[in-house]
Amino acid sequence: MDQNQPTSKTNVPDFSSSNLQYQSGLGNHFSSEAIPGSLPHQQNSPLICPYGLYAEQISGTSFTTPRKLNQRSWLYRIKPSVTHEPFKPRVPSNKRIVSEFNERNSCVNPTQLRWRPVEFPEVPTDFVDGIYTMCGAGSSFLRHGYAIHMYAANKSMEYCAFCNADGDFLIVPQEGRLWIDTECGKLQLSPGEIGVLPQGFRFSITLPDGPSRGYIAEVFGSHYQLPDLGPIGANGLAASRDFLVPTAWFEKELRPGYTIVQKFGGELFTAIQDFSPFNVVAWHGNYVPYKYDLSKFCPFNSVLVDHGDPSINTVLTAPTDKPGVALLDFVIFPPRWLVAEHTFRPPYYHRNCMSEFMGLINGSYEAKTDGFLPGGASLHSCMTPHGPDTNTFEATVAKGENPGPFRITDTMAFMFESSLIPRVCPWALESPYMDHNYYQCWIGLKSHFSSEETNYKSEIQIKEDETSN
Ligand SMILES: O=C(O)Cc1cc(O)ccc1O
Ligand SMILES: [Fe+2]
Repeated sequence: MDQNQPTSKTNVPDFSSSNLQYQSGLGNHFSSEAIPGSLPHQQNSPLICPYGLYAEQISGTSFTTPRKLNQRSWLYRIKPSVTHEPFKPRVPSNKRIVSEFNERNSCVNPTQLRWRPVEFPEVPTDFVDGIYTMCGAGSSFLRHGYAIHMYAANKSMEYCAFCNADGDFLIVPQEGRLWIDTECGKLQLSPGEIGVLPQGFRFSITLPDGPSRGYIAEVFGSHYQLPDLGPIGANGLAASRDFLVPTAWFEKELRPGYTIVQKFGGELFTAIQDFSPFNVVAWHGNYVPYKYDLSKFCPFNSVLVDHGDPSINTVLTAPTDKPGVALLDFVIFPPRWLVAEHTFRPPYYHRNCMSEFMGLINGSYEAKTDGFLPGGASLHSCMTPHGPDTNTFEATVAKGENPGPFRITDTMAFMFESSLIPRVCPWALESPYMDHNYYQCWIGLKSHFSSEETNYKSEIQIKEDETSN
């Protein structure tokens, strides 16, 4: 079980996977040491570090970023990261990863798109090879944009760590746990939790359950943070203390032939070294990997009339420089009570200047009775109309004006929402999992218009009116 630890606690390394300790908080300055006394306390870069460790800084923002946004950590390691052979293009590469979206590698498509869940690979495939980009915008080189990936894998990474030089990964596992070794320590992610692996951190993923599948929102040139709460006040939605950060853990053994796979401009490079990159004995700072259990989210909702905008369910946001305009919002649709009176309670029909990529972790989604399945995905781009399917509309209206409080249970859908318009990768458009009949889910929406009677009445209401007259 996760145990929240005070941020300054010293931890004796615990190598068993089932008894991990975490520190709690988001945006804190953390510190952790796997051997008591291994963290320098008076300064960051002593001439000789305790235990003969090397000091190394990892910067997630420019040195001169304003203090409240500045992110960096100091790692005290057995050998510095630089101790490796030159990077070489990885063979085989993963040609389905994109980090710069243009007319040569991706398409524009305003159609409502939906994909069925993919099957797990038949050949051994680790997390790195299992990633495939669905869509995205902008460029990792220009430090502005995002990529939405999905992954399907069945094999643990062995003697191999991944390092994403392009952006931050927000990973949403849908099936199968991910045990992630990071330079700050171990993180265990289960479906229902999310993990953030910031740009530049090395990590290696073990799949304790075998086949694993999920979603990734990668942001270039921005970092995830908690949304402002505005009039909600000081509490609600995702709480800082529910974010969990690893505690220091290290491997000191020689590991000849250890491979670092570096994603740089969407291309993969490898470098060989003779030790594990997880050789950090102590560290401190505010640039860290972390995880969050979505069941801890404290949702707010409409308590009288109308359906609130989904921004009310924002877990994390990666901002642009424009106030209130997200590079990428991570929004969830968790179990909650619906109580609004004489209100169409499912999501309204709409067109949005923001683009919406959706996934489903478990259960079903309130706007779709079928076709949107756990592990599947949909994309409604800028100004593409969408909303509840015909069955949802008819079933909702049939319930009448005030169906009473209703609890949506056993579900977790989510949305990656961006102000940048995505281009879609060719393999996503040509995928055998593409639902070419998606549009059909709305085709059955009938006109209920009558110039005499302005209010639509369900069959049930019509019968009730007839009996009362
Ligand atoms: O399109 C969707 O299903 C996502 C969504 C949900 C909601 O409750 C309101 C608006 C919205 O875009
Ligand atoms: Fe929407």
